[in-house]
Amino acid sequence: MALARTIENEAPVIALRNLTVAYPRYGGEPRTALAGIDLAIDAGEMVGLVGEAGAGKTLLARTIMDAIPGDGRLVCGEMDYRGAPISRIGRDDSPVRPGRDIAMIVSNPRNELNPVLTVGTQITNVIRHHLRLGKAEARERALQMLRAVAIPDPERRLDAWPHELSGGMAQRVVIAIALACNPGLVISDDATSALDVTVQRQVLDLFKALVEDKGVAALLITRDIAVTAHYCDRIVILYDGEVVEDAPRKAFFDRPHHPYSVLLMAAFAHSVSLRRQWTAAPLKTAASPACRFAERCVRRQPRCIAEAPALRDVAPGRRVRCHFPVEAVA
Ligand SMILES: Nc1ncnc2c1ncn2[C@@H]1O[C@H](COP(=O)(O)OP(=O)(O)OP(=O)(O)O)[C@@H](O)[C@H]1O
Repeated sequence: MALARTIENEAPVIALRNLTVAYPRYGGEPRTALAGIDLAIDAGEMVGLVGEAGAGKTLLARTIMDAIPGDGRLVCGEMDYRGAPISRIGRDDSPVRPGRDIAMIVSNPRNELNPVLTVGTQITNVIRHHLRLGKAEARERALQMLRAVAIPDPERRLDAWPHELSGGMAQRVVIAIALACNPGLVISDDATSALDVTVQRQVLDLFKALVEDKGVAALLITRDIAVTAHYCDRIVILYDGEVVEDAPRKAFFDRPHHPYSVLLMAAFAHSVSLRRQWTAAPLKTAASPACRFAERCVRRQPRCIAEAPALRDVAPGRRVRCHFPVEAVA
């Protein structure tokens, strides 16, 4: 459990505190797209970040990488890498480099690979740039990485071109590049969603094994809660830019506490009746409710309209942002 382990011994690989990002709005107040995100991930821990489209998953990943898209602005927040505060990663004075210490894998591997460079050149370029190795050493390391991601005939693949690879193979190469410099944190942003189910499973199995083997902290971003049920140690649910629940996997799937988590589980279980039971009638009020989920919440009460709930501890290693968390789902 991330928080408990952190207190007992070493610092988490990454710790975010109160990370808040806003976008300007024409003629109005800026829109807070990420609101006070607190999140810590330990070495060897895989955290699943789940939320619907527009919840802020990619924005969170890009904020960690110091690459906020568009005219978004980091309003406040702090970030520690292995216990040391870092203002922004990737700046000249920062000891933390994107691509070396924090790597990201995205869903379209072919877009990540340069079509006019061989696989070997692309991996060795990254290794030589970040680890300052010589040509022969870098090539040897590239070969090791292709072996690690279980690419058949790795010597030959070093000289292959990206267009010669299948989607699954290309994703393995991208994972090899991401892990080549021993990063502390790897973020997978919906990285396997474009692959067919069997290949997706193989790539996720491999990713999980590498995370455990190398003791890397991993953030697995997905809209598919089923994926996190198989692969993640902890589940974090994001709704409209806020963490609404953060729980160890088993505790979460045994009993989700936030009403939105229950809705996600209903979708996961393909349960029409559960879904209907947890879908709210429209809220008849002109004012925006203080709780961001209140409009869709079947459990809302006047307090939810008046007072924003804080993310609070409800059990060791378990937090929920709700005035009236769910005790048990019928
Ligand atoms: N370039 C941008 N310009 C303006 N607003 C943006 C921009 N990028 C993100 N946002 C804001 O951040 C919110 C979250 O977007 P984000 O892409 O992180 O969602 P997501 O959870 O990753 O969704 P998806 O699963 O569809 O990728 C958006 O609803 C939008 O308000």
